[in-house]
Amino acid sequence: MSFDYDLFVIGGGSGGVRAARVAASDTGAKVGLAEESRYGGTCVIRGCVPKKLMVFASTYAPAMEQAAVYGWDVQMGGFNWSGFRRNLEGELDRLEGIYRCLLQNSGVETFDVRATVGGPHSVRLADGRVVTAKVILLATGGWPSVPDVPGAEYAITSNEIFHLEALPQRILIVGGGYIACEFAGILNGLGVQTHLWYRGEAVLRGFDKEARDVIVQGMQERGVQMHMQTNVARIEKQGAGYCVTDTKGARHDFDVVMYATGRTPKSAGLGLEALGIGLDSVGAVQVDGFSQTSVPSIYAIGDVTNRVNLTPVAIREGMAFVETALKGNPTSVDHELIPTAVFTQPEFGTIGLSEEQARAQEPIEVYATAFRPMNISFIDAPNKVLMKLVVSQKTRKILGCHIVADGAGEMIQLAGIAVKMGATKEDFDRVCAVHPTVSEELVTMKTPVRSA
Ligand SMILES: Cc1cc2nc3c(=O)[nH]c(=O)nc-3n(C[C@H](O)[C@H](O)[C@H](O)COP(=O)(O)OP(=O)(O)OC[C@H]3O[C@@H](n4cnc5c(N)ncnc54)[C@H](O)[C@@H]3O)c2cc1C
Ligand SMILES: NC(=O)c1ccc[n+]([C@@H]2O[C@H](COP(=O)([O-])OP(=O)(O)OC[C@H]3O[C@@H](n4cnc5c(N)ncnc54)[C@H](O)[C@@H]3O)[C@@H](O)[C@H]2O)c1
Repeated sequence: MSFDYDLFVIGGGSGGVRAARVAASDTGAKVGLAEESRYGGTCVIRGCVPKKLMVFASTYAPAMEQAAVYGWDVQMGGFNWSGFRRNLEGELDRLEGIYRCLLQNSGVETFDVRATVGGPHSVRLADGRVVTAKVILLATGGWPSVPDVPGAEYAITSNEIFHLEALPQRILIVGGGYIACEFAGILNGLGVQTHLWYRGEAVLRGFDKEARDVIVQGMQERGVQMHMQTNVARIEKQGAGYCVTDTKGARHDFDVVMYATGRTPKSAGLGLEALGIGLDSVGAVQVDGFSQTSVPSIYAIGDVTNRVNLTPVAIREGMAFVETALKGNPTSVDHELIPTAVFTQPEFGTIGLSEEQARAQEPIEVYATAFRPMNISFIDAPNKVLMKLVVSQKTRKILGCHIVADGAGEMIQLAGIAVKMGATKEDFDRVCAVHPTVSEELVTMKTPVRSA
């Protein structure tokens, strides 16, 4: 049987673009790709990249205050949101252009339309065309989910935050995960009065508790107003802003309400149910260890499978898919010991088990130190640092490494190599310190602070 394409990819984000261009350039496969919005997907257009640029923008005010203590004559002006937004949009246009070029140069044929699955080998394009492919890859990502509370339609999500006409004076951010905590730091740093409401007891659930405590303290000291065990009961329009009633009945005024309450896999309406492809209760496409669905010619990668929703993971799943489905070399993705950073202020880098998870698994030793780093030692600035290693008593392996510090994302990328290689505490100890640095603590902590 002959097909129009060897591979057709639905979704031009992190996973889809990588899979399409590696398949076309490495295997010579004829590849088509449909993207309904902008190339680069969530990460480039409305996620990692614009978010990180906003993190950078938001850290200049404290840096300038500190510069004055270091002897600089600093004139602090205001923040020009529209100027920043213009530059941000220019950068995203540039990056989208690069993504388009990468696809074009690898010989991938692109279609700027929505696509759905018509059958095991057929794809329907929104302009009415139907194409056939030997293999179909679903890489449609995820979408913000907003709880069904009265007035939720007035709230924005991370999709809209980059496009605000003006910065609000007061913002409410609802949620306690990556996005809520990152944007609380960003908006607070840009001078917005920032309130974070979280329904549970402490934000960043699932991460190491000691690290979460240091992060929360740092966020509060910087000015974020954190309200725990608080949720939204109702949002009402009030003049140019909103009146939000909380679950305890109190009413509060905000200019903008932003929901950061998780993301849902974008699988609805793709035509998967008709083919018997399994979706879980939140709509995640069910796949095996090789990203193959129950229909052998259809695979799925990235956030639409809701495994580990991070860009580098979607990319790795895309490359493993090409090995498996186009090179005849079945390759699964290792989802264990993935380092990650939460770009909160203070920043968090982490890999492996939290102390709480490790304790439940086996006897451990904990090495931890919290201190004020040298760069602010003579400045009245909030920036406590935490360096923490969770060690197996039996194997001496590092089970978890947790860093709260400026540059923690960069540090955990490097420490993560050692942890992934199975380094022991004694391997860390054998490495000579780099002095004076914050990260030297990782190789100089001699005595456990506790055992369990
Ligand atoms: C605010 C925010 C910040 C983030 N920050 C980070 C970070 O710092 N680090 C990190 O690792 N991860 C981060 N992430 C997560 C990361 O962006 C995602 O894990 C990653 O983009 C997933 O890639 P993907 O290929 O699965 O999907 P996506 O990148 O979402 O791409 C899916 C693409 O498919 C298109 N599409 C959907 N349906 C169709 C259809 N039917 N037809 C045609 N096209 C379709 C969409 O338009 C989209 O372009 C962040 C996410 C958000 C929201
Ligand atoms: N730095 C990074 O790598 C980075 C940054 C942003 C996003 N991401 C990825 O994107 C994913 C989505 O981020 P997110 O922050 O939206 O999701 P999340 O799952 O990390 O957090 C969702 C939060 O919303 C809360 N919540 C859920 N339903 C609620 C409801 N009905 N009412 C009130 N609160 C509710 C949850 O308790 C949780 O605190 C992350 O899990 C992560 O994989 C990664």
